[in-house]
Amino acid sequence: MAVLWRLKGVCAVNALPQDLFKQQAYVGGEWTQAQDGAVLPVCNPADGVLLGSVPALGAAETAAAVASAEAALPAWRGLPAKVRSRLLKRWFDLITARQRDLAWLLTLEQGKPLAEAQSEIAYGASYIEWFAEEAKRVCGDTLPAPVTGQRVLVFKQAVGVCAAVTPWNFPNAMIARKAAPALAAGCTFVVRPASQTPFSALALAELAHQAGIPAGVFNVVTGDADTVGRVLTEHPSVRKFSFTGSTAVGRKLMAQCASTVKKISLELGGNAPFIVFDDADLPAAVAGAVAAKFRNAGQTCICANRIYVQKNIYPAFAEAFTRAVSALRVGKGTDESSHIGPLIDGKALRRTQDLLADARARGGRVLCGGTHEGAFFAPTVLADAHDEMRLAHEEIFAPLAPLFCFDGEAEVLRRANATEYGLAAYVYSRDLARVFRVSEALEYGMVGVNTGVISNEAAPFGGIKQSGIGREGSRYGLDEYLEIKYVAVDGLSAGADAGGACAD
Ligand SMILES: NC(=O)C1=CN([C@@H]2O[C@H](COP(=O)(O)OP(=O)(O)OC[C@H]3O[C@@H](n4cnc5c(N)ncnc54)[C@H](OP(=O)(O)O)[C@@H]3O)[C@@H](O)[C@H]2O)C=CC1
Ligand SMILES: O=C(O)[C@H](O)CS(=O)(=O)O
Repeated sequence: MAVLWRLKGVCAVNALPQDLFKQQAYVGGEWTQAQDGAVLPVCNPADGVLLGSVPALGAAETAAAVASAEAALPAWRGLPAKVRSRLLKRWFDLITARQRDLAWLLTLEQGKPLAEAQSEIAYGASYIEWFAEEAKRVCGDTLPAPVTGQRVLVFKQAVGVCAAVTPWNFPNAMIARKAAPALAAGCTFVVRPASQTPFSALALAELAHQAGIPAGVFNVVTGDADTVGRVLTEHPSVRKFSFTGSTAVGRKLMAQCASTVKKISLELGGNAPFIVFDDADLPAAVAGAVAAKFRNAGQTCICANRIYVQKNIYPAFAEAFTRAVSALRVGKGTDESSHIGPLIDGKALRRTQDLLADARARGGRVLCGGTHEGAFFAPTVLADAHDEMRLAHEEIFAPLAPLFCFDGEAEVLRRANATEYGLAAYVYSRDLARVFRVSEALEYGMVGVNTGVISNEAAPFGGIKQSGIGREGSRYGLDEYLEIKYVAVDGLSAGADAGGACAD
């Protein structure tokens, strides 16, 4: 049976250059199996076909990966920043050169349309390029000492061994967004990718290897989430832990990190309000809502989760938005004409169906979609949504767009902020004073004004409240992987005792 599995897997990915399709973990610069030979299957979410498998590493093997990162740390952080920068730039160049192959692999394991997968590869690579440049700009400080003859020096140094657990929805970019600043700062890195999408991470490891990034600096471990996760969150040598995923799991991992007081970054769930005022450019708002809602089939934490439309433009918006959504084509990601791929698994499909059923039972009206074929959920617009529905409070993570109606600014702000999440929000208005009032009043880490696309490497990506801690990308993203060291120097006054210096 296992042989058959592998045969089918090879058939499904035989279009790939085999140097990028890796079915082993990457630890200490070596490709490795689990000691007991255990493997985890990986399937294509579009049709359930087995693509291949990856090792199910255990706790001891995960600890060995941490040990590899620890052994590589002194030499890596001791390199001149310019050398680390060059190695990251070479990694960026190799990823960019293999963008199509990496996108094909990503689409096979995650399902998103090839065009989106290619964008994700470029998006992930943009973080590596950005932090290749930032590596050379880690600067300290000299501060005025309060006492004569003293100096206050501030050094910024690499945190040390870093670990990460990443999600299935951006299997390339979420790793690049963490590994790039870590390596730029002089840290070494161990990542556990989602069990459903490990191949993109392993392909990144292959290209890191080809770029000449030394053994032990970048490691990819695969295996049971809890087993591997416990080592990465509780191992005393890991000084920094970064996670992207659900708030529920983020809380658990944050608690596990407490035992060794790790520095943590968490990028968690969202419940983004998308607010359209009656003075907005309506066609632009419709296009922005489509972009913010249906990217990755709605499976991103910054997707528009609640679309609030001011009362007097609600019918016109609903009509135009439904027309645009109805034009979205659903299909396999490998079909270049597809706009919407499959949901990641059956659990996600059932959850989406439950959210829609609840909304319809509470008076919601389906304007288009509402059906599914296998894992493919049709892009759906639901009118007459209201705050008592489950989908007003839960992260939908599917191509389901509920339209809420509102009267005035104060009301919509109160409703938009009535959530434990605080990741992204969007507002469409051409009234400059209103744009500033609303942006400043929204309790979110990121606000898109007259745009539905806010992700880029130059921006500090992250949330507040229960959407996370810390920022990724931008110059702020590097600080997550640096420690500040204060050095007090005394005895510098002219003629001060030189501390035992020999007389002339
Ligand atoms: N903020 C974001 O970007 C994301 C938010 N989500 C939200 O989370 C919901 C559930 O999606 P899901 O993929 O299940 O998200 P999870 O948070 O469950 O998974 C994210 C990552 O965490 C891992 N993980 C899960 N449990 C543990 C654990 N106990 N210890 C260590 N690692 C663990 C997963 O591994 P494994 O794959 O093996 O389960 C995966 O790699 C989505 O519907 C969405 O609402 C999901 C993904 C991204
Ligand atoms: O745009 C992004 O970076 C994605 O939204 C990332 S995630 O937060 O959804 O994983």
